[in-house]
Amino acid sequence: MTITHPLALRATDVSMAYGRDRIVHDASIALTPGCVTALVGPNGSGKSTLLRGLTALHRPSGGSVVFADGADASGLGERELARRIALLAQSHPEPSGVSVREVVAYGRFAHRGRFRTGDPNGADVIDRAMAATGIADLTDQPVSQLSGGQRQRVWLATCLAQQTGIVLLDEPTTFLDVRYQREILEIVRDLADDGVAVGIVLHDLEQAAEIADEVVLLVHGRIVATGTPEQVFTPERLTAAYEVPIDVEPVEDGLRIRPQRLRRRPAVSRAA
Ligand SMILES: Nc1ncnc2c1ncn2[C@@H]1O[C@H](COP(=O)(O)OP(=O)(O)OP(=O)(O)O)[C@@H](O)[C@H]1O
Repeated sequence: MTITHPLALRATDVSMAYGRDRIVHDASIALTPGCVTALVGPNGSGKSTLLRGLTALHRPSGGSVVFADGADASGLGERELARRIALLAQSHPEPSGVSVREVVAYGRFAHRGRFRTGDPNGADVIDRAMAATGIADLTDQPVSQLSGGQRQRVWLATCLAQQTGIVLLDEPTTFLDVRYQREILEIVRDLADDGVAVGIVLHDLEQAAEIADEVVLLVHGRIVATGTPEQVFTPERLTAAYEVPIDVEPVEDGLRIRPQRLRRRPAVSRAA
């Protein structure tokens, strides 16, 4: 396939392992400025592992991850990587005695000098990241006293404050109520519309169909399909991937994707 857009990052034949267990096999994926690429697939299929491989946080055991300027991720130090790529991971440290604003300020570490100098725009960027994620009124609260959804938004703000051209998000809507799920998806879309290359792991296939330009379907650590949501999300492919019959129906703003009812169970609450 010829890709005509400029690339932000290209992973080629990436393999990932934990010890001797190979989890991701020869995965090739391209992230493009202005595009949302959604990684989907069943539990345990290797989505988070592949995402971490793209950040070089977990070094691939094979293949390469190369940025648009030709730099190989494996050759870059932590600060240089943090200037290029931000990752919202599935789990986070739980710092105690640290305020929301202090956590969001972590996102600026690669922009600051050794003695926390040289980042004249930092305060403004932090303010904007907090406003975009709806946490401005939590600024002095200790992070340890927040709800799961509030915390998720704090870590997302930290990623935004990093101001990178590539943003990777691992299930960013987890813990969020419907309003904040919607807001996060809109932030993700806005990021891409501003030219950021976004990679996102999503379990909700309808959400993926709605916001992604490209979808990558992983099954048992292998990419089995890449393309637009309409190309990838066919009933046959999803049924095979998730091992449950899945219906797909085009609707006005995307796709309606529903697993069929498996079987009728006897009512458990009714007295015999
Ligand atoms: N730190 C680890 N050490 C060893 N094995 C791991 C580790 N993390 C994940 N695995 C294994 O790697 C496989 C893929 O896990 P991964 O979290 O990448 O999948 P996933 O598709 O993101 O799953 P989910 O949808 O459940 O979040 C699983 O079999 C998991 O048990």
